[in-house]
Amino acid sequence: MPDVRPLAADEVRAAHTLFRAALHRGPMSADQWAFSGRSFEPGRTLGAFVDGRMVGTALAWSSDLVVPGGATLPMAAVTRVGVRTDFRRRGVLRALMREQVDDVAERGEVFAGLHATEPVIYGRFGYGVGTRALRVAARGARLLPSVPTGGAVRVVDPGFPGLPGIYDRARRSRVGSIARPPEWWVNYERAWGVNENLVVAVHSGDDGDDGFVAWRPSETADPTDTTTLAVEDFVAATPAVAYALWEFLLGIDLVSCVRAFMRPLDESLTVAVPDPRTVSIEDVVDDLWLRLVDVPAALGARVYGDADPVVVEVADPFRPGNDGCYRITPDKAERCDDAPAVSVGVEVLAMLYFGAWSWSSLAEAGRVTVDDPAALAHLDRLFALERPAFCGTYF
Ligand SMILES: CC(=O)SCCNC(=O)CCNC(=O)[C@H](O)C(C)(C)COP(=O)(O)OP(=O)(O)OC[C@H]1O[C@@H](n2cnc3c(N)ncnc32)[C@H](O)[C@@H]1OP(=O)(O)O
Repeated sequence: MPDVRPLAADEVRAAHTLFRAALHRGPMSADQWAFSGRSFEPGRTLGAFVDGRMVGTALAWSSDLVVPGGATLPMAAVTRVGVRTDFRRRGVLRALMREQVDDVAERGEVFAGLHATEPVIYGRFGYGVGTRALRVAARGARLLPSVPTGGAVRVVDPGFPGLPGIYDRARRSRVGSIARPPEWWVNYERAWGVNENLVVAVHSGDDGDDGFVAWRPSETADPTDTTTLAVEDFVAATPAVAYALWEFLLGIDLVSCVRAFMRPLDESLTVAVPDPRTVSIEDVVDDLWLRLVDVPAALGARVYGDADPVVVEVADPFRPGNDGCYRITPDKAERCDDAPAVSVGVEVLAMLYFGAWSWSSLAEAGRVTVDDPAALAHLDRLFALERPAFCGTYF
């Protein structure tokens, strides 16, 4: 078993190089590191050591998560997980996950969340797909004149200091969104500081700045070739702001395709254009992988729809303190000793928590064990959301 411990400040560069190598990337240059060295929250980068040598790493940032009903609960944003190629499949990741989830719980964080490189890895540690997103590509699209837009759009430096404030104001209305810690914003500072080709445009309306997009144009050898814009960050306080930003993107010259890799499920760009074939929904992708670290607190913090109460049994082999039965009613959710109507693993509960799937559909797929089939319709109503949850922050 490797030894796992938090890294000191002078060890995080080696950890970052290890992580990048796990993704087949070379080390950062000194210029890049001058920025990225500030993207580590003190005490939250773990290293796994075998015979004194670092062989794996994982970090977390202190964040929070908006749950149904609008409460905001602490969440650990987990990222930069990597194990040396020559130490794989020997339990290094498992040891890192063990240490990390225990630390998250000790800090009183109710959730952990991540974006997964490979979907098969994290279910065993209690993570499930909590929110989903659309991957959208627009080619030659223009908005219909009837689409509500308005306001003004201006291009700013990626280091524009107003971006975090715009994000914080915009995200409050969206269940599933997370706080972006200062360490996350270092990505923008680095893009600006080392002249990466990241372009940022800010929208302002009657109440000031209320949205922005950030994209990277594909480089073309011939300057007369058209370009693809890869939109990697898209923040809008309202649907009208989002459409105004789309209008701006679709009007940029010498562009053959605008591709946004994470948009909310309820954004309907396809019906906002005269020719729906100019907009492709290329994929429905997993967005936030969610881990209910403290199941009683997570279930107790969200609101529920109107339906009969149901008793749900939860199994959490990686964190058995969460095991047990929970009675879920329109008013509250709490532990109980009653017989369950359904049973789920905690990773499946994560898929249901934000209504990314319905209980009925996961039961049909064999992911929910059902003792009382009548309970499924009640659970579908209890967990349903008016608007799909969406994280929209890649980390
Ligand atoms: C949140 C993020 O940062 S996502 C980025 C994740 N990092 C990467 O993808 C970088 C490249 N990959 C790696 O560095 C490593 O392969 C890791 C981190 C994915 C896995 O590390 P390992 O130390 O090999 O994992 P470990 O040996 O602890 O395996 C734990 C379990 O996961 C399984 N597992 C691990 N990786 C994979 C995989 N890629 N595919 C399928 N199963 C896997 C193991 O078989 C094992 O299964 P078990 O529970 O049945 O025993």
